[in-house]
Amino acid sequence: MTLQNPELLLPHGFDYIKHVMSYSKGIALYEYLVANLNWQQPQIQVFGKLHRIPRLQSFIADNDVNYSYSKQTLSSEHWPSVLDDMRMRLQKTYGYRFNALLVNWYRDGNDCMGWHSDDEPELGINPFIVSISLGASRKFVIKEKTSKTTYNILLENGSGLLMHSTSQSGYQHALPKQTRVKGGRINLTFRSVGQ
Ligand SMILES: O=C(O)CCC(=O)C(=O)O
Ligand SMILES: [Fe+2]
Repeated sequence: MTLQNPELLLPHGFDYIKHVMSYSKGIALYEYLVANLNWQQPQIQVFGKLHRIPRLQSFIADNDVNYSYSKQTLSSEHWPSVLDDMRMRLQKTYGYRFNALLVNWYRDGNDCMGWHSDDEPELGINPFIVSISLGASRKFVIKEKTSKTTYNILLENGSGLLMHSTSQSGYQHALPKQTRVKGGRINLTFRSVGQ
């Protein structure tokens, strides 16, 4: 299936930007982050059993941020300069302050993220989240909570997805398994916690 013109298919609160950086910068940044971040694989409890999440994560934040992501607390890392520079550029562009960054590394198409909304109370009402994709293209699925209508979009290397207004209160999203995808992908979500 080819997914075309994702900009046209998204519900209110989701905006896709095909190029926030060049293709070659996206790939170079992917490689740099794979080699240089402190990757963790936290355990979560599902029906009373502990499981390692199906991807790796790194959580980067200002010193005063304390954000429990899905009830598991990741250790908090300092901002590498390349990501701090990106945060400054995004803050200028969108007029919004970000003090935390959750990084997910999907090593191949077997790694995934289940249905959720980023609606933790620390994020406030109608949070503004900027999501940057690096590496392999992956399908991202959005589901309206009441009608269950779903929207598929392809998140490509070097792209941005803005999530704002009712994108969390009215919808869930997921990154499904795509076992045929052999390449890795990193997703950066710039967030504002407790401000
Ligand atoms: O990998 C993605 O594109 C989604 C990540 C996500 O939903 C999250 O970090 O909350
Ligand atoms: Fe999310």
